Amino acid sequence: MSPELHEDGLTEILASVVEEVKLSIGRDVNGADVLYSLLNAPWLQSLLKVYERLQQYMRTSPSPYLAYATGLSHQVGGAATPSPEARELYRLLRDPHLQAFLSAHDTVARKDYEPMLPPLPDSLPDDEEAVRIVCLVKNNQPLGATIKRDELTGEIFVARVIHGGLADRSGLLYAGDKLIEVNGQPVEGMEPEQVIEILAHSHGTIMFKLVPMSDRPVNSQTLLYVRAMLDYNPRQDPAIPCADAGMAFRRGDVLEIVDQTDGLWWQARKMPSLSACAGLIPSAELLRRKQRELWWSQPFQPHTCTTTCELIRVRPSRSPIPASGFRRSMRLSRRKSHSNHSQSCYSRCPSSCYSILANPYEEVVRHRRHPQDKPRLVALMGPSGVGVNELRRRLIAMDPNTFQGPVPHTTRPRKHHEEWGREYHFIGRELFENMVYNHRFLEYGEYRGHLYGTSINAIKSVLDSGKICVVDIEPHGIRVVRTHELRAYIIFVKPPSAARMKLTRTNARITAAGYVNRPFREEDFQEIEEEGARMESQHCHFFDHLIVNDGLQDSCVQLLAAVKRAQDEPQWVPASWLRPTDVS
Ligand SMILES: Nc1ncnc2c1ncn2[C@@H]1O[C@H](COP(=O)(O)OP(=O)(O)OP(=O)(O)O)[C@@H](O)[C@H]1O
Repeated sequence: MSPELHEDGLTEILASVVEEVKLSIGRDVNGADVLYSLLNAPWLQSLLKVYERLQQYMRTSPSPYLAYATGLSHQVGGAATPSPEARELYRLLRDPHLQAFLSAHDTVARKDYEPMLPPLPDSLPDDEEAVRIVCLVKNNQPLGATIKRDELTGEIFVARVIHGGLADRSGLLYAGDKLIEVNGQPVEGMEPEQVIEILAHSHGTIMFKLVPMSDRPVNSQTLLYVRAMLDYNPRQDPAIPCADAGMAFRRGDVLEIVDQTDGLWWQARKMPSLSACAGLIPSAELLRRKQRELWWSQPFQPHTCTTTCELIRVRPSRSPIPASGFRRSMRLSRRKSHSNHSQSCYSRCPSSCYSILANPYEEVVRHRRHPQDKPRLVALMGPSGVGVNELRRRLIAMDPNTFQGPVPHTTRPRKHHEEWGREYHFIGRELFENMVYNHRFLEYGEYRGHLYGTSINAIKSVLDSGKICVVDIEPHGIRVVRTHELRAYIIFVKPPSAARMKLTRTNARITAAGYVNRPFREEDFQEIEEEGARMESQHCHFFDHLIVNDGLQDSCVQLLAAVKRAQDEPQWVPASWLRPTDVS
């Protein structure tokens, strides 16, 4: 940027850029929120104002009129018989503002900018610790630092400085600094709570006398983004060093980890974040430790500060429901199909809680699919009866050149009008079972003595053809589709309230494999609502998008928009998907 170009109005240009970036946040443009908070930072605004003033100054290149203007004011006062005008002038010149102004003029004229320091006393011992006085002006914000006590010496230290908080932005307080006094009160020997009490009751300026730590660590942290796999509430965590500095988060939240210096307590911000100040969260290692403690303290007791999922009740199946079967659409009934993963490893609470605590944060990156990349798989999930299949069917019917479902495999004999690979891939039972054994099915089931299944290869071949493959999945299918290979965009189809369903599902029917074909009953709506809430509470951290299937038309519009966004706009995806060595 050349100085001549923006010497005037740089702040105005910045203001219009900030406005533009703000609009980009609304459009969910990658990095817009980070840029917005940077451009909006008061320090940057102030720096630009200083820059503008300097530019103006350089243009006019003023030179001081006098080297010592203050002396002139003294001369006026020294006149022997001052006239009334001289007296008035003297009174004006003695005004503190004018005195300060003249003094500033003289400082500039003499280019005497260095502060005057008192000489060091001769009798200073060699091992004297350098003491620093730090004054911070406290506004409504917390100080943004925690303290700790050395139990052996009773000395009080700054334990950590919260990223982006008041202390951090001052650049004057560091983790490891030893506090000697706070507002004139010696703190050595005090309990940390007593020091916090002094700080809490301080208003305006807080003065710290401290011994700076000798070796300040160089902050070379790289930012890390993670998706939380559990809920966390610092208010319910007795282990947190300072609950006020803690940050609550929910499963599925994307967190920016700004500081991992402490192996147990990280500092993080929630994305998209406009707030500059970070909060404390337990590190992955700390959560794993909690998991080990839980493991040893069987029976399983959910920890109150971190919650993963509720215990699952085995739902009594709707009657009459076939042992396995197919809808008229010839897809596997979601009520009775199997998955290629053992159900117990994913949906029985203790084991899945443990596995979540073993990997409490999933590393994610913001990624936009390259137009030449294969499309992302779209996986719809929702409680049975909510309308997942209806939405999927309508989406494909809307644009069959863009959307397609995978062709299922079956062991039943081909009918005369059927073509291999069009209605089904017709294969022998042995091969089918071999594919089951090798986990090649997203789901499979048996109907009237024949096996049917949706294979991963069938999904891949739709994606390879450049079409967007649309499937519906059960919770146990999440693991199968959330891979480097399929990169599924998971949409949760949430039921509206039972009362709304009763109004909107007057013509809807429950159908399954010819066994069931009847209108919905009151208890069905209740069951769908409950099942939806249960699914959401257990798996929400894997949902990329959520649609409440109230009005069918509106849901279709939302679905189309979400699918388009999934393909064209940047999304948070697991970092492992983009690592070339990681093949899942
Ligand atoms: N928003 C809606 N408004 C009215 N009717 C709907 C709506 N969504 C779906 N339906 C109807 O509800 C019935 C059940 O839908 P669908 O078969 O898609 O359920 P599903 O979620 O796939 O359940 P399952 O897997 O058990 O078959 C169908 O008759 C469908 O037309």
